[in-house]
Amino acid sequence: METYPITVGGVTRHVPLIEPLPGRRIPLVEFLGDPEFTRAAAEALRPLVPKEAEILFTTETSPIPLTHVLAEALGLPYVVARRRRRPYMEDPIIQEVQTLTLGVGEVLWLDRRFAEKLLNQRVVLVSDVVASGETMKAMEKMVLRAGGHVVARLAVFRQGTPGLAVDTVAELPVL
Ligand SMILES: Nc1ncnc2[nH]cnc12
Repeated sequence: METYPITVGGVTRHVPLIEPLPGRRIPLVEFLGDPEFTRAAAEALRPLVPKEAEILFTTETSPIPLTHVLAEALGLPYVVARRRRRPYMEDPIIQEVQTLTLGVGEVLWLDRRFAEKLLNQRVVLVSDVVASGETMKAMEKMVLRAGGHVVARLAVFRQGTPGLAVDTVAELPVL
């Protein structure tokens, strides 16, 4: 398997190069199962979190440990939008994502009891990779629908030119 070196906060990983769409190869970022890499990324993002932030908002799956470590360091709560409907969800916020970066159309789901935590809160969006920015846009719509205010959009890696302003700490190539 071909790999590519990615570095954040002085920690390097040689990750698989995947080809989600023909002719477009990208390094696959993965925080799951890698506390050292996750901590380095969270520490790099931490200075970008505005002082007034009250809660973090992320999506399944790889950004979850990242957001958890960041939230713990900041002493803030966080909520996670799911990528599948769960049978126990009541009155969820359901948001379509236009992204095709990973070759799949997607829908984000947020159970109402978690959406309520965003009401009237200053919310920071957290992601692992921002490429088209469509996932971030969908996350922002969910926060607005939940009655929250987005005060920052953060991702560890930027890949290409996202369609909205996102603060990042490292670059990923499209090969
Ligand atoms: N390169 C990447 N690695 C992991 N998740 C992604 N989502 C979008 N681009 C990605």
